[in-house]
Parts: sequence; C-alpha cells; structure tokens
Amino acid sequence: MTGTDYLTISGISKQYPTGGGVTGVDLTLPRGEMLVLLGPSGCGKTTLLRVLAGLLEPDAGRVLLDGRDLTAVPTHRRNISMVFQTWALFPTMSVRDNVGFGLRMRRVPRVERQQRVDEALALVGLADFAGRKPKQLSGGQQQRVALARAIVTRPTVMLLDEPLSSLDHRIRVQLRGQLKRLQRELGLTGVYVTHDHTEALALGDRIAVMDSGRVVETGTPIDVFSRPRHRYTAEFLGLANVIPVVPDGRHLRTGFGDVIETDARSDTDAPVVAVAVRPDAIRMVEADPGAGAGADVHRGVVSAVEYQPGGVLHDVRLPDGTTVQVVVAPGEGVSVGTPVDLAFEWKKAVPLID
Ligand SMILES: Nc1ncnc2c1ncn2[C@@H]1O[C@H](COP(=O)(O)OP(=O)(O)OP(=O)(O)O)[C@@H](O)[C@H]1O
Repeated sequence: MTGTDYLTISGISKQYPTGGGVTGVDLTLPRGEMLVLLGPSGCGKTTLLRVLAGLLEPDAGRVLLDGRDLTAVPTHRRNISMVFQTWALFPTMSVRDNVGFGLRMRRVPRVERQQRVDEALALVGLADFAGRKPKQLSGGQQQRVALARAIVTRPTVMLLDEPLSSLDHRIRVQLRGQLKRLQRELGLTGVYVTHDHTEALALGDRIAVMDSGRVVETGTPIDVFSRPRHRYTAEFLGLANVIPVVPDGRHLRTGFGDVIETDARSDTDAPVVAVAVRPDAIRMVEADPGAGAGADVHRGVVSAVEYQPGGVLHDVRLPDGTTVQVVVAPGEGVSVGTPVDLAFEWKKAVPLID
C-alpha cells in the first residue's frame, strides 16, 4: 500500500426511477487495498460497483483512478476486471482460451499470452486443467477460472460481486483464502461486494458498511467488528447485544436501571443512543431463589439456549422486557426456564450513535 489515494469515489449518487440506488457515496482506496462493501440485500452495493465499472452512469459524483477522472471513460477502457456471482465462462472454449480471451482482445502476442495464461492458471491452482471445457469442472474450479481470467489482464482495479456465494461452504472458505493470498501477492486493488460478514472480515483490508444506499461507516475489520460506531452496524453484524441507553448526567443509563460510568462516549458530537455488549461480557449464574439479586445484578429467565462451537448461547429475558444474549463455556449451560442472575461488564461496552 502506498498510503495515497488510488481510487477515489466522490459524491456518487444514482437513483432508479422506481426507488433504490445509492446516495452521496464517498470512498477512497490506496493502491493494493481490498475494500469490502458490506450490507444487506438491496442496500446498493451492486449499483455502486456498476458505477465503478462504467456500466451505469451516476446522476452525480465522480470516480477518479490515480487522479484521472473515469466518469466519461467507457467500461472497456477502464482496465477494470469484474468477477460476478455466476461465472459466465464461454462454454465451448477451453479453460486456457477462456483465460486468454481478454489478452486476445487486447492483441497481446501469442507467446506472451500463453505465458501469462499459464502463470494465471498456476496462481489459481489449475495448471493441469488448461485443456478442459468449463462443464468438465466443478463450480469452485469454474470460479477459479473466472478469477484467473480477471487477473490475467493485470487490471488496475478488480470488482468482485459476491463471487463465492453460489459455492458450498467448504469451497467458499478455501477460495476466499486463495483470493486473499492472490490479492496480497499481486498487490491488487479491489472492491468486493458481500452481505456475509465472515467473508468481509476474512477479505477486507477495510470494510464499508452500507444501509439504504449510503455508507454508514468504514474501518478496518477490527474497527468495524470490535468497535462499531453506529447502532446500525452493531445490529447488522449481530455479534453483540445492542442495549438502548439515555444520558444520565455525564453517564448513560439503561432501561433496566444500570448506570454506565464510562468514558465510553462517542468521539463525535452525536449523542450515544445505545451500547454494544458482547455476549461474553455478561456474567451469568443460576439464581438462588432464597436470595435477592444484589446490587448491579439482574434477575432474568432463560428463554432460549443454543449450542455453538465456542460455547453455549442463552437468551435471557429481564423484567423490563429486554432480552440479552449471554455466552458461557460448554458444560456451564442451563436449560430454558431457569432463573439466572446477570452482571454486565460495562467497562467493555462500546458506545453507539445513530
Ligand atoms: N436496474 C434497476 N432498476 C430499478 N431498480 C433497481 C435496479 N437495480 C437495482 N435496483 C434497486 O436499487 C436498490 C439497490 O440494488 P442493488 O442491486 O445495488 O443492491 P445490493 O446491495 O447489491 O443487493 P443484493 O445484495 O441483493 O445484490 C434495490 O432496492 C433494487 O431493487
């Protein structure tokens, strides 16, 4: 990474007459960075990608690549390559010819073409499959051909629209690792669209979280997952309890009466409306029916239990109607209907703005 802006997306808006689209999107990428656009279906990820590719004309805004305005540059002159969810290979061409197609269009001489195709196939681990037709390959292998085809032209930017979503879990995880390695090794600049947060976490150098056509926040995977700034991000990722709070002097107060004495204030002037508390930052013990709950301890009832690889997740309903999720070590789970006492480690709470 050079640290300087390579791809600049500035004030991009595109509205469809029937509603939907993107509004006022500003994003910048240094060379060699993979930016993931993460958001639910319909939030505008593909629209933005199509604007970057030159397949859609924005209503407003500009796209700059290395300082050059791309807005009026047609798709085929952008030297951008795209990989989509369905991998549209030419069915009658061999793997080798599919991968070499873009080079032939660019009139790259045959010997160089062959060398670059071989290199690209080796990079995606398909050197032995060059002579096959697409239908003689598995879905994962076909998608690797699509990746080879995308990298062989040495694109300035790669745009990837959910390229792994039609593959089964195991292949997806495998290809995702391979894609990350390739991107790093080749120093590719890329924009990757997904609604899957594990994919975003695995692939992104940075993540832009989108909602209803807007970018809500951007940050490194660690920022976005561990210290989200917006309530929307925390709710969309679903990794933590999002507990509404109201200001109480210099502190924050929950609906069930805890005062959060924290310097967990937002770093903007926007008011904190909620806090994120991870399920492992709440201590849970089975309640002693003969004793009261004690200060700063809340008695609730377990309403659901789910076994997960790392522990047992409990939904606990508090008297004010709030339901929180608490995780405990395997073997320490309790059953539905059990009264439990909860203590929140508010020091670990992350403040959220709207
Ligand atoms: N060609 C179009 N004409 C009209 N509306 C469209 C068109 N393409 C997309 N939309 C609408 O614009 C919004 C954004 O769509 P877009 O495909 O960009 O979302 P997305 O985040 O990529 O969704 P998904 O994850 O489902 O692919 C949606 O409400 C969609 O219905």
